[in-house]
Amino acid sequence: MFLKRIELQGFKSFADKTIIQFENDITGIVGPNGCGKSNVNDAIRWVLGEQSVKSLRSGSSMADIIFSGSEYRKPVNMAKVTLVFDNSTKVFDSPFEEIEITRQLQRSTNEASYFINKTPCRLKDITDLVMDTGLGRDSLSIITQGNISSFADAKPEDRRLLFEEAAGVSKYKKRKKISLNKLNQTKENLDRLQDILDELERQLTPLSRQAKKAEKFLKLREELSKIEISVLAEEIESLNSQIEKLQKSLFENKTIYTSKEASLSKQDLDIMDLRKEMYALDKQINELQGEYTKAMEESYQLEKRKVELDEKRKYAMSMADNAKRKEQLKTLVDEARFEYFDRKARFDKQKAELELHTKSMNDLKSKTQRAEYEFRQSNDVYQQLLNQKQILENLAKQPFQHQAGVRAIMSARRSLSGIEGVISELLKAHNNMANAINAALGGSVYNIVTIDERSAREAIRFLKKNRSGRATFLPMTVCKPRFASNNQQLIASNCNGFIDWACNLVDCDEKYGDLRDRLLGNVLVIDALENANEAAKMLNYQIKVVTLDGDIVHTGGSMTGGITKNQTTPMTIRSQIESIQSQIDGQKLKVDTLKEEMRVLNTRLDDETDTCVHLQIEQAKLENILATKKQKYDDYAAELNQLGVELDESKEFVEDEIVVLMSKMHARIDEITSNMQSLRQKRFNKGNQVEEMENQVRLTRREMSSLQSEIHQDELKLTQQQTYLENALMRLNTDYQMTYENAKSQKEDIDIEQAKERVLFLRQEINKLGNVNLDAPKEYEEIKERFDFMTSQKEDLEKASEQILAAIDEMDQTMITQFKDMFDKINAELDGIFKSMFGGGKAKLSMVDPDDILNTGIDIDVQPPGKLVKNIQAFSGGEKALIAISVLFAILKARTIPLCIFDEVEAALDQANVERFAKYLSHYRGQSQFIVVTHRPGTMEQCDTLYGVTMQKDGVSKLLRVQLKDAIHYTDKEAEQ
Ligand SMILES: Nc1ncnc2c1ncn2[C@@H]1O[C@H](COP(=O)(O)OP(=O)(O)OP(=O)(O)O)[C@@H](O)[C@H]1O
Repeated sequence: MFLKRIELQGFKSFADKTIIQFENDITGIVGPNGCGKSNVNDAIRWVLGEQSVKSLRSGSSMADIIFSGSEYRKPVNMAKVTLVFDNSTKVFDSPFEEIEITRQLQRSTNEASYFINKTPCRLKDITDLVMDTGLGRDSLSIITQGNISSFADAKPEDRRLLFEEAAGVSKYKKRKKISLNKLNQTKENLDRLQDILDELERQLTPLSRQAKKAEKFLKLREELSKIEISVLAEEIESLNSQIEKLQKSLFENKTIYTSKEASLSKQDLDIMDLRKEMYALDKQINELQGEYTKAMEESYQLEKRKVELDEKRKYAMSMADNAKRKEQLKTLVDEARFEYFDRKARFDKQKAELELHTKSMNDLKSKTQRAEYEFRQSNDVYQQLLNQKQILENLAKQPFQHQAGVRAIMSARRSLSGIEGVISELLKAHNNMANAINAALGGSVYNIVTIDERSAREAIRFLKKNRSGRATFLPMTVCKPRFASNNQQLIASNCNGFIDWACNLVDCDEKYGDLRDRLLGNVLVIDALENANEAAKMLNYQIKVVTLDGDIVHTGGSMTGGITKNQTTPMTIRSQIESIQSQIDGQKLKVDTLKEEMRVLNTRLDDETDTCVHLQIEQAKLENILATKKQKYDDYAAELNQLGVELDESKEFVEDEIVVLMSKMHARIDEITSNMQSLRQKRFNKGNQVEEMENQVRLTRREMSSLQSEIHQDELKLTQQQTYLENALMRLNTDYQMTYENAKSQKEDIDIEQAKERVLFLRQEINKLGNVNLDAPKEYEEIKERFDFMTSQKEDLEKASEQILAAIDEMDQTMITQFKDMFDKINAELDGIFKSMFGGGKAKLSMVDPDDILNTGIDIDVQPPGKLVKNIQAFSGGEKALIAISVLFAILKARTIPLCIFDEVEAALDQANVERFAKYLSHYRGQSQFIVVTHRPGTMEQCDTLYGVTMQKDGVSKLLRVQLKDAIHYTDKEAEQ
């Protein structure tokens, strides 16, 4: 027998191990309803691979096929069914003579196990083994009452499945399905590959450009590094020597400055000493003045006494005789002459003195006038500067006159949080840099800095709410520094008129450093517009360049400048105020100096004028006295002449006491005057000396100031050079990982100027390249490799797809041929079998669409004897079952099926038809093995062996071999029930 044995344990109602042996062609399984007959059929289907719980008439999960227990029996944990086949006829494609297939399921783990000949295997191995043997879950070998009753009513397309099974095309169908799946998968893979290829191609084009750029960059950089090491070494050497020179010059200048400072304080001390001396002289002059007044008083008294004496003498002479008169007259003439010449000598002397002082006074007058003129001029300038400052200060009091929004925020800053201030106030431009910085900042000059975005939002809400205009806010949290690249910095520092990067030309609180560098880190300051254009060009117009005047060369090359360039912003105003203040300070010094000069000159002029006036008065007095003395002398001489006495002018002395006293007094006055004069001269000289020294002090101060600015310049230069040096050393370190000593030892003997030019050129070229992706060549290679690999894979897939298509074609052809052959064979058998079953009539199968054999549905045209009805739907249930059974028998004729299990297929037939059916079964003896589940005695009669299935109250099916009469008894009993 093909199926030799079934072993069941724990499967559905077969709780205990049950073995069913098959020894004959037709084995009947009988028993009352619900005893578990169909469970045998289910068990066979289960082992052959059934996966549908519904088809197995079980619960919701596969575990429901395990014996679930009854009132009297506990459930079991495992179901196991084994089918043992005889494979001597090689129904199965296996070298074994006997095939044992086992399926087992554990309740606890819901784990299924499969075995072929006790060897664990996969479910697929079992389905593959039984495929196209006629067995299998959807096969012809297991036919139920349901199959039979639904056959006639089935759609032609669903009916087709039975014929396919008979034709043995399932394996091709399955293979075709697999091939189609493969084809779909291949197509999907191809689509995916194509997507990837498209994506890779999209990446390849720019990457190839980037790779070329990177290669160019690397070439340039290699050349650059070769030259630049030498250039840097040279530069560092030169910077070191310049720094040394600057340090030396600074040291010398500072020494000179210190010595000048010392000499200045000495000069100040000397001036102080001279002033003290002048004061002492003034004191002495005053004392002499007192003495002079006293002497003059005494002289006046003497003159008075002399006049009285002379009157007395005149009277005595008029009373005396001629001889006496002559004698006395002679004495008087001598005295008068003495006095006259004495006064004349004094007068002449005084006159000369007066002339000298008048000249000096005139000199001083013109000096004073000149000083006054200079003072007025300087004072005018000073006042103008003060006025200008006043105007600027008024402007500074209204810094945001035209920026309503900024004004509103700054007025309300106390009630708002996180407002730091306006850029123009937070950044302070260095001296003379305000215009450049103002231009560099552009519109940002009025930006309001906030600590974060939230504060900016709050401020904007405030502006909206109060309708107070607009303002731009710069939250500090979003400000990231922005600097020019190393290349750009190097190129810029070599440009004519390079001042610095704008960020280095402002002061600010360190916390605004990022803000400053964000706004000014990549703006270049160049002295004038022409150089700015040149610099912008060298930097490939990638950098904004501004000039000291505030002209701008924007990135891209557009230019801004003209009469509105001196935009008055708080920054420029503040810088102008500072610049004016320094001018004011300088001018004030000048004005004060000129004022002091003027004061000194005026004092001296006053002194000199006093002296002149005094001398003039003295002259006038003396002139009168001289005239009187001359008159007196002439009168006495004439009188003496009348007396006939010759005038003797040789006598140079007189004996009169008063005259002598007077002469002495005059000599004393002269001496005092001369002393005074000499003291005045001394004082005058000291004054000149002070003036000279003050000039000298001014000169020294000027020298010191220029020295100071020279020192300042040198210090700036030194800082600059030191920065350059640091930069050069850093570049050596970061770009070439070298110390100066290394670089020096590697320095090549090249023309440094040419090398510098080359470095600059290379830097410019590198700069022109912009952002370079150094990984691009590698990335390009990788992606190219992937692209090529994918392309070859695509070609392979395309080939595979073609091969699958060819295989599908071949399978289709085979299926068409096999299906058609089988269809024809079945059709050929059907009519005869139909006639046997119905006792006449005719039946024929037809294809719904003969042009599409692969998919066509199958129709049945039948005509039972004596009936005209052709529509199969119109037949009775029994007729429909008999038609189906006829087709089934036709199939069994056309194709040998080693095992057929009929589960109550004849249930709907009447007694006569059951007998016809049962008898017809015998036609297949020796050809197929039948297991027939039945209630019908007619069928039982044809069975070689009968098994009875019983179920006691413990709900467990039991199996025993029964005799026909017992079996019929069963059915009788059942019929009675
Ligand atoms: N997992 C299970 N555990 C215990 N008993 C089960 C289980 N599954 C099904 N049964 C029992 O199997 C019986 C049904 O068996 P089956 O359908 O084979 O009967 P039958 O003999 O073919 O009946 P009929 O003649 O009416 O077609 C029922 O009594 C059912 O309770």
